[in-house]
Amino acid sequence: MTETSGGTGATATVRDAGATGHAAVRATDVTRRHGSGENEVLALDRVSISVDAGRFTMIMGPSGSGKSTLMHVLAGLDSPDEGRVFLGRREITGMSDKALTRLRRTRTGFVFQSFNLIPTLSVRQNIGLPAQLAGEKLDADWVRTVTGRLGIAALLDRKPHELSGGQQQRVAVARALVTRPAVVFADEPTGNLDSASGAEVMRLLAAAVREFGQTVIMVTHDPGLAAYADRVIMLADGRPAADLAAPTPEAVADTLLRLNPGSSDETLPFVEQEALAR
Ligand SMILES: Nc1ncnc2c1ncn2[C@@H]1O[C@H](COP(=O)(O)OP(=O)(O)OP(=O)(O)O)[C@@H](O)[C@H]1O
Repeated sequence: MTETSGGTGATATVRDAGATGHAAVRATDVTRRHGSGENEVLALDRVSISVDAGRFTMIMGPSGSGKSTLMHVLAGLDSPDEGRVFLGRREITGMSDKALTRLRRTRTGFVFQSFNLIPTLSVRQNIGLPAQLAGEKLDADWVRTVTGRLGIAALLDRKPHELSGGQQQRVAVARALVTRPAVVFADEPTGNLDSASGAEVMRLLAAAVREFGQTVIMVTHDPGLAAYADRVIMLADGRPAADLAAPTPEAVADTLLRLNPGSSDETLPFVEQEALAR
């Protein structure tokens, strides 16, 4: 991993995202269709949303409501058919692939359900990879702060297969944070973890928001995780259907049931006791 010391320092917040109140990501009138002809699906139907910097925002909704499509469009991994997307003040719609790839590597971080670590690289190398690919140097003090806070400082020379699932996901969170991205996108980050490891990863993502001023946008099915969020945007049929501030698991579960009345308790994810107790 390439690092420099004496940069902006370990106490610095993330780039452009330390202050709350301004939009970290914005979408206006975004439409996205998948497939064609009679198989065409309107995954996003003129969606306009704005996500504040320095907040933990979750995207929820029934299966097929457009959550993944929205996250991919906001993160610049997919392009809308119509509408505009802004990352901070920069419009990403219409950007060249090259410019978009560079922007993604430096301005966004990703945490996936399946960790997505490179098996042949050490933890240290995995954490440094996005910066290395972007030709950027990491701030050594900041890397020490992040790896210490995530409890992986002693694991830096291990390979991913020498770690538990929870440890691997903490490495993925570190990889997402060390470039000080404007936004971290997390797609079902606890989906492959047992509930204790999942709760630990959620606490660390929430700490990244509260302690580092990070902006996190997360897709999840699990209403029990809502208590970690400042806001839940609920989608139904490709449109925002509810917007909950300071959400509780009960309010989210009620809203999901209202939007998806056919679902039974069996199809609703397990509500974690710990999140309920918070
Ligand atoms: N590549 C694709 N080709 C065709 N249809 C697609 C494609 N990707 C998604 N869709 C459809 O678009 C709609 C929205 O899908 P999306 O994956 O965004 O929903 P989701 O809310 O994330 O679903 P889930 O909770 O089941 O993961 C669904 O009807 C889905 O079947």
